[in-house]
Amino acid sequence: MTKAQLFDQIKLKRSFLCIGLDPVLENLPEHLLDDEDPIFSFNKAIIDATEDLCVAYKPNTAFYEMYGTKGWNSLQKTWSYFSKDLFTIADAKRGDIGNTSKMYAAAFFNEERSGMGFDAVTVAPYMGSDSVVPFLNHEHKWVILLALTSNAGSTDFQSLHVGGKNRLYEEVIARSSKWGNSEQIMYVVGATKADAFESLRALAPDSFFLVPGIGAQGGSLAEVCRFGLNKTCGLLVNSARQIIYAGKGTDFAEMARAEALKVQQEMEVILHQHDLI
Ligand SMILES: O=C(O)c1cc(=O)[nH]c(=O)n1[C@@H]1O[C@H](COP(=O)(O)O)[C@@H](O)[C@H]1O
Repeated sequence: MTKAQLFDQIKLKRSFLCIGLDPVLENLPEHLLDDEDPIFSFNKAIIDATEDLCVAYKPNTAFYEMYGTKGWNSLQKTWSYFSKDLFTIADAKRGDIGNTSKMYAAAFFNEERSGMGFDAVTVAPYMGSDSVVPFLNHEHKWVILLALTSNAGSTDFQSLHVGGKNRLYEEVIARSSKWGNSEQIMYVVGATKADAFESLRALAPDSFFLVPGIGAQGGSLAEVCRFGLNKTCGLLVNSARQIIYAGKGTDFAEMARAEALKVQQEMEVILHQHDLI
């Protein structure tokens, strides 16, 4: 999906919500556990109930890999179930020497090889340009580089000053913008780091930011949007647990919808206020 197509979807759905599909068997509604593939049944119900309210889904591969081949199969079925107008993100946080990154890129982008053709994959940038470039060699596919993550430990390395006046997360943006453009690279910026959005937006005025950390992690949508929005919206704001585990009974999908609707409605107001719709 191109940036223009993504912005069109945002305007159409009046939403820049990304729903995290991070299912754990222990947290699923009991009545699904006897299904042949409970994780896929759960994802399918969540997608059916919410796909008109969000523009993206982000399965985190850890939640599938932990179940071995069965989990990988659930992930593949989930990807196949996404309709083509959705922006799909494999949250795999990959990155290795170039030769190996090429294989990771094929695993998530090359439908013929792996059965999955996600639009984007999350990548850790710390092995440098040759670990990221292989992901950029796929037309209309995206790399989402970790810049400033939502967790407390992000201060251990990401906030350190490196060389001149830049912090490491600013340097990630400054350098990677030479490897590809804002049609290929997005950045992860945690919603819990609202103070950083002003300087990050100045560094990457045209880029999309993937923003996890509202909902269960406590970040504020309004705070993120204060400086985070740009002329093509520029934000995909992710929420997983708050939405997918809104209910545990047979009405779990309706409860998830109600929770997603609250976020979508808040987003619609914000998009209006910023003259984006
Ligand atoms: O790359 C990510 O998506 C990510 C980066 C980050 O800085 N913080 C973060 O929470 N995430 C992911 O975003 C999701 C957040 O889930 P909830 O906290 O349940 O909304 C999880 O899949 C995390 O792994």
